[in-house]
Amino acid sequence: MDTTNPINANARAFSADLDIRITDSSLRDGSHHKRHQFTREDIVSVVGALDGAGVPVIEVTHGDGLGGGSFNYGFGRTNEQELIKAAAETAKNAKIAFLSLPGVGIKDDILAARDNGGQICRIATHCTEADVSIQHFGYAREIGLETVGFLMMSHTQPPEVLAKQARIMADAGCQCVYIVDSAGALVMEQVSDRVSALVAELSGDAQVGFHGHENLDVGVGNSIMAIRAGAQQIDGSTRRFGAGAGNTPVEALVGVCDKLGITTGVDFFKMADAAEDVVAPMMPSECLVNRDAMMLGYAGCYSSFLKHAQQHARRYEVKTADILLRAGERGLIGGQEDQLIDIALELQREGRLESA
Ligand SMILES: C[C@H](O)CC(=O)C(=O)O
Ligand SMILES: [Mn+2]
Repeated sequence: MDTTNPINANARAFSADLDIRITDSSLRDGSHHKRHQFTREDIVSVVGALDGAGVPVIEVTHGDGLGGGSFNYGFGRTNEQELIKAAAETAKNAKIAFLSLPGVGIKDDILAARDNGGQICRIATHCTEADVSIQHFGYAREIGLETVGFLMMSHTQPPEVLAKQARIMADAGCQCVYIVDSAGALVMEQVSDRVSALVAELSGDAQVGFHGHENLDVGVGNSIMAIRAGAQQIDGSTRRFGAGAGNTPVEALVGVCDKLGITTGVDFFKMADAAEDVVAPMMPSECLVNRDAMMLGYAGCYSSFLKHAQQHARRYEVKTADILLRAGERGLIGGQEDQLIDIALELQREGRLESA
């Protein structure tokens, strides 16, 4: 990256030779799209391809993090610790990351993930609840893990509020705090303003990252805005394999970074092959910017609500888009999946039916 260019002025090098570090979340965020049905074989083939393309970090967990398999979120097909172990055994160079939500994943899950080869512990909280992550960061660092913090649903708060929350995470031992656009609701300067606020607040105490969703089709553009504002870690998913319309497509992001002179260490051509030949065939369907997914972004609704809303819409014969819009209006956040059923019943009572 040309740091003499004013547009990159805030950027700091991630390491001696790379400008940013990419984390591929296909095997964690993609779990939502696959209704948590990953097999060991899926993990081995995807990790093999991504590791071969030079992706430095690959995240593997139930979509809702360690311990996410439940009636509320949906049960996983394969024990997630087995998936983490398979990933760690397959990767030659990539580090394996795992996600944990305080109150869902517990200490023992984090320890087991480390013992199974996980090296990066990502702790996710709603963006006003960073205080619930303090013990988790302390514990993760104590047992030798690298740490990342997720401020989920970051579109709901202004930059200064997010910066204070990021400070709580950094002081607790978090080494990189992410602006997480869980709803794919942020566009352009809304991303860079938030990233800049965190960069200013953390000023070297921790890095800043960005996790985008494609619901409004601007994942790559938003990620570049984040990088130009100083983000050093960027998430994406191969072939967008993630919740809602999916995540920032890693293969396209790498291509755009190549053209902008932003070094990622990832091979664009190998990523294009991995996306086409390995990841696409194992996806239940392509992640599309369709009506339902756009509602998520437009209404600011949590992307992982999509599959739940589709299921309830079928059952109660109402429209998925109506459920998502109302969930966005109500400001529902992760963990409140059960309220989508209430909304579906409410729409049914109001006669707002699919057929109407
Ligand atoms: C648990 C969520 O799926 C985390 C995430 O990827 C997001 O909020 O976005
Ligand atoms: Mn996500």
